[in-house]
Amino acid sequence: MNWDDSTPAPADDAADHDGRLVGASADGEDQAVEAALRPKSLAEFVGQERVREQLDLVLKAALARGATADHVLLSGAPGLGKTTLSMIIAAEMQAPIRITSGPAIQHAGDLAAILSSLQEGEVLFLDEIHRMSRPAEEMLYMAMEDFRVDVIVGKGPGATAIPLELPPFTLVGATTRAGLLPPPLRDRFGFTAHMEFYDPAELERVVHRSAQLLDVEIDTAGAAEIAGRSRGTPRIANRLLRRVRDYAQVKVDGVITQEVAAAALAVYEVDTRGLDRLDRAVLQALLKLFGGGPVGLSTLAVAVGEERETVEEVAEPFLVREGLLARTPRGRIATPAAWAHLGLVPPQHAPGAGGQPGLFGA
Ligand SMILES: Nc1ncnc2c1ncn2[C@@H]1O[C@H](COP(=O)(O)OP(=O)(O)OP(=O)(O)O)[C@@H](O)[C@H]1O
Repeated sequence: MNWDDSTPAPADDAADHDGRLVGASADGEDQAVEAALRPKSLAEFVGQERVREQLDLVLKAALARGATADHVLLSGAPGLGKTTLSMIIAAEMQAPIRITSGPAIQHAGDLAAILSSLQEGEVLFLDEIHRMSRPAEEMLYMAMEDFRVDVIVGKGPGATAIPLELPPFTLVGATTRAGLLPPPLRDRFGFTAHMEFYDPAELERVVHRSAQLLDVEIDTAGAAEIAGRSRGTPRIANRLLRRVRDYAQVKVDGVITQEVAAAALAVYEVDTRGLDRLDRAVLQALLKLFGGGPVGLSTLAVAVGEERETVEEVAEPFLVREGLLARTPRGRIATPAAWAHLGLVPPQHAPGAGGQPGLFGA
């Protein structure tokens, strides 16, 4: 494996600020341990059944033909296994892999340098492909389709295009926002896979597998407790496992049971649904100060002492996904599930309680 040296690969998803135990982007510690925890084959990769089955066919067929696999586009939220899957594709094809990212490719020349140094059959993993510069993107169209690029030499009227043949390669593009890809780029992928959030049973398997690799003893209920708080995301499950392991080592005999996992995650303020302090502060303000809304975003942000963007981009996406908060034209409203989750009784006028909506629009 080979990281392109200019690869900053910053997380582009504002919804995932580093430093949050339940943030989905990789932090420094994640990067250090993730290599050891990555499944190495499709058979080892947990969940995403359909994607695995389809990819298995694509790769086996290419191997049988002795051909390079079709280009693959992986879309889905951070931490769901796109990088892992790209490495598995290379491993299954017995091909080397080169890893870079859209933001690292600012000029077409950067891309030409990478493409021209690929070996035949190599997998090129391009993370955050939607953040590539336009000239690089246009060069990629031709490279993907014809395994050829035109390198422009010189400037102005004297500029000449020198065609450069490329060895056949497999591009694996990853994006958190498939909708942002221009159709000509999307159309050049032979196989597109959308990765879904994992269900708790799948995350439980991820936790068990990682615990084994980290040499941590955990029982079924302990793994289920961590899985349930991991927001559908293997990266978060692995991170919570590491924090629970610390607690188990310091406070008990090192063995993770349900009680140990629950006590550890209470210390880290990650609740039974995976909400952290910020998420709960937003919900609490919405329920206790504004009777469940509707309340305007700015008002809600002031009430929790956070920036508008923090509430909107960091806390809300997961609350909306969990069905605890809804964004309406009149403002934010809490759902009945939000009242139930915080153990509060909705007043008669609260949204979902059957009465009139509240008065906190704006
Ligand atoms: N299906 C899976 N089975 C087991 N572990 C997984 C699976 N998917 C992801 N993981 C683990 O989760 C961690 C994050 O995965 P990965 O880096 O592949 O996510 P990603 O989608 O590429 O994230 P990003 O978008 O931030 O680059 C890895 O350590 C990997 O071990």
